[in-house]
Amino acid sequence: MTVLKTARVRVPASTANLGPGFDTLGMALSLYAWIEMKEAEQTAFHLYGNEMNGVPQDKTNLIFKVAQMVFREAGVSVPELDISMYSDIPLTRGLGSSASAIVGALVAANTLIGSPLPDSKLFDMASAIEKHPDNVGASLFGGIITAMWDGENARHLRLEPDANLEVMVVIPDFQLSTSKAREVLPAHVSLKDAVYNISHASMLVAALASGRTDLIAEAMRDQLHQPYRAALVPGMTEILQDAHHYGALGVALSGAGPTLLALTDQRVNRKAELEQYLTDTMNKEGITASVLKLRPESEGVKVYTEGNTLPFMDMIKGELTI
Ligand SMILES: Nc1ncnc2c1ncn2[C@@H]1O[C@H](COP(=O)(O)OP(=O)(O)O)[C@@H](O)[C@H]1O
Ligand SMILES: N[C@@H](CCOP(=O)(O)O)C(=O)O
Repeated sequence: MTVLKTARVRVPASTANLGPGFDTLGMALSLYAWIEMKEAEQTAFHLYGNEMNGVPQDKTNLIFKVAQMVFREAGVSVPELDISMYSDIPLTRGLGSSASAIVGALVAANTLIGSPLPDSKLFDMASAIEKHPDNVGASLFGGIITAMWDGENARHLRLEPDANLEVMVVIPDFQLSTSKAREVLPAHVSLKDAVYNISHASMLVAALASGRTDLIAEAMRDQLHQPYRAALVPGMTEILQDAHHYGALGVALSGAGPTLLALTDQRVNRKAELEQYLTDTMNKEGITASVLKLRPESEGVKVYTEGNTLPFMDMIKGELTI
């Protein structure tokens, strides 16, 4: 199998669950990480940007480990890699940094060896590594995805986000790992809560698919995970309850948190009011937080053609969104 000289990819951040679609719904966001991967004589890492602080620079790095899984699956040996990465996706905040690293590594490694593995296989592998298919599906396929995963095979359907849909996220200045935010969830839920979530998640998908933005606020409500996670995120209960009074179409914990996500309509000019409300509510709880105004990203992970010979960081500088 031919190994290409260089593989470069851009991978979007994602928000998982969208409220009631726990481990099921995901949406790609206009916030990105870039990865370059080359075969090398000795493994080396070049990590750029504040979001890469503390990320391991040896073979324990997630990108390196995931790339080796691709090579093993394809029956190829590429033991040493030169990996560059720049990311604007905050780590451990509920914006899918681990999913974007996994998807970026899978696609870059697969590209490097001539793309022997189909996207469906990469999605199965990504879901098995991340342990839920929602973020990885969104980063891989873009748009809004609804996903199923049986522990082995992952399936998805993709919805094109409404052209008027925008996203505002409020990112608290503390980290909350997904594993910690899963530990607080109960092992069993009542039939009443299960029915509540099935009805709301189904309504949300139908509302997003048919442009019924008037139904989003109610349909984004959840009983499966947000009530348990609220204690971990000061200000969350109030924001989930009241953000729609300040111009949000709907609001949810982004993934496992601590970021909160509000969907907005670009035709409604209340963004300054919503931003103020979100930061004020966090500040009132003693939490410093920053707001990003994003869009749903329609395109999933993007592979650059090999002919792109600009130095890695020069290529990225032309594309930065924040
Ligand atoms: N580019 C990366 N390289 C290596 N590890 C990463 C990278 N991005 C994320 N990770 C790992 O993923 C962890 C965050 O995952 P998680 O707790 O699921 O939060 P989230 O995915 O919401 O940001 C980080 O602490 C780090 O261990
Ligand atoms: N469905 C998962 C999503 C975790 O997303 P992350 O962006 O916080 O990693 C969950 O809710 O645990």
